[in-house]
Amino acid sequence: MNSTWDYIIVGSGAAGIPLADRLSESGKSVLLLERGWASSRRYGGQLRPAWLEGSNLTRFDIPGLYTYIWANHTENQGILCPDYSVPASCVLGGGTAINGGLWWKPTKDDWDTVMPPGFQSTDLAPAVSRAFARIPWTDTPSQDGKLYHFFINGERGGPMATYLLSASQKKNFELKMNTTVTRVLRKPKDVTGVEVEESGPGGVSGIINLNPKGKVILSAGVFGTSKILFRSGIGPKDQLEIVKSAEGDKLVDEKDWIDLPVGKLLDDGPAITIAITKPGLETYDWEAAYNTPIPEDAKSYLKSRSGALAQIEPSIGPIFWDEVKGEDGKTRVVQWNSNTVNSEGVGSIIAFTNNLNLGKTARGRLTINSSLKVNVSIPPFYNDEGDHDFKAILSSTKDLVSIIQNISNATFFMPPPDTDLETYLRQSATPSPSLTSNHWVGSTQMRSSCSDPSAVIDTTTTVCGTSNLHIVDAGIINGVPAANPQAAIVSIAERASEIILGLK
Ligand SMILES: Cc1cc2nc3c(=O)[nH]c(=O)nc-3n(C[C@H](O)[C@H](O)[C@H](O)COP(=O)(O)OP(=O)(O)OC[C@H]3O[C@@H](n4cnc5c(N)ncnc54)[C@H](O)[C@@H]3O)c2cc1C
Repeated sequence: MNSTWDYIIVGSGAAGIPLADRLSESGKSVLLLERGWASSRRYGGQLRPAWLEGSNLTRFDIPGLYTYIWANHTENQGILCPDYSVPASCVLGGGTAINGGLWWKPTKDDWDTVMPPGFQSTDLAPAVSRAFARIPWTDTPSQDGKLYHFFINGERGGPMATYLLSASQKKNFELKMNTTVTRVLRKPKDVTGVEVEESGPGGVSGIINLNPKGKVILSAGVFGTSKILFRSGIGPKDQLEIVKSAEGDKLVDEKDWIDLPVGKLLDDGPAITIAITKPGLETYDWEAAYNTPIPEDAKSYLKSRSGALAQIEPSIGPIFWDEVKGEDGKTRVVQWNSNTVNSEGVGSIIAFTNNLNLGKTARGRLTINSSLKVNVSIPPFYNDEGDHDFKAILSSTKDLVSIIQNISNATFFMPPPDTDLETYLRQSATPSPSLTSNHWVGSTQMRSSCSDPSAVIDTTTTVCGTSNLHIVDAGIINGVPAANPQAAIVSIAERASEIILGLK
């Protein structure tokens, strides 16, 4: 690529797309780089089952095909990032191309308990309003008016269907897919551009430069941004030494390393499931729906975006929250999601899965290995002093069990009848990355000042020790919000765009 840019944004996910659109409104030139290929048909996406041939849809566009991402099929491997040890999407749209679409307005406490001044609820309020004006919410997406959720008009919405459409109409904006940023180029505190590698057809390799006073903004997600930072000589010394052993002189000279606690306060909400069986339960076969949907469902979807496939997950049931006050004085928010699913050898079950969210105290760590794979080396689950996180889950689960016991003909399947609840939960709470709810945050924490040893960025979103390198993605949210985080991430991108545009 020959051009130079005012803003280079790395990663087209929940944060990168809204940010690109907002920054391009300034008239300055904006390049959005994405390592993956097109997901939605709107941007040239191709991946879809045979029954969608002849339509203007890919698998990503149809809410009801979402759950297929959990199935162990080869095409999912081309969607999920191969160099992370936990699931994340590496196609256009990032997590927003494949996620469950749950879209909740962040609570006041989401900001006020974890974020510094400048990113508190009053500071964020206009940004949240703008996010919800661009991506409104509905509980009737199906065009037949029946109650399903979450996308308006029965097709996957979110940043790709809104912010990216308007960005794409601007002459000063360019999107380059199949282009992986390996590192930022810096001397040593001023970033001059990025080094890129072609990762698919139409991608580019080489160096892309910034204009004078330009900025690089990393929006590559918790794992992607951390990896780029490590490869740019920014992070804990032990991680940079691993990269040095893998990449030798490609890494900046040790005297220019910037020692920051990248990945050291990783957070996510752990998930544990209890489940019941009940005569007469029926499960929607979402896996079969991918290749061989129920003919009436496929017909009504293709004809009028109606019916089960208009809903993000045909089997999803009530979602509810519980607040538990701990002996340490902290309130922990437990989110419960229910689903009717098919359990092999048992048949249909109703699964109730908890996510321990806002207020939890356990934290973990992400690290890189010599193959440059990013791992969750310390899962941020149930490792807190005083065991308060576990006690909150135990208390909330006991309450739910006492309610479920009133359901006639219901039999507990998890925990099994011969295991008491506390023993079951204790066994399930053994820290492991597999407890993830895929709501990773907190790898690149924001603090009021870079003099704080936990700071990776300050409240201008600038990486400490640099003049023009920024981070705007889930990693800068200091702790898991009360609910699924994508609306908080879009809102934080809205807020960051105001701040970045105000910088010289
Ligand atoms: C299966 C699943 C279901 C989920 N369901 C929900 C839900 O229902 N509701 C909700 O609120 N949240 C949900 N989430 C979480 C949500 O999607 C994420 O929190 C959110 O997408 C994170 O936003 P982000 O901008 O930080 O990163 P991402 O959305 O992950 O975007 C990062 C982007 O950067 C790109 N990238 C990475 N490295 C590079 C590089 N080196 N060069 C160029 N590009 C790069 C990636 O390909 C990706 O497109 C779900 C997540 C998963 C995995």
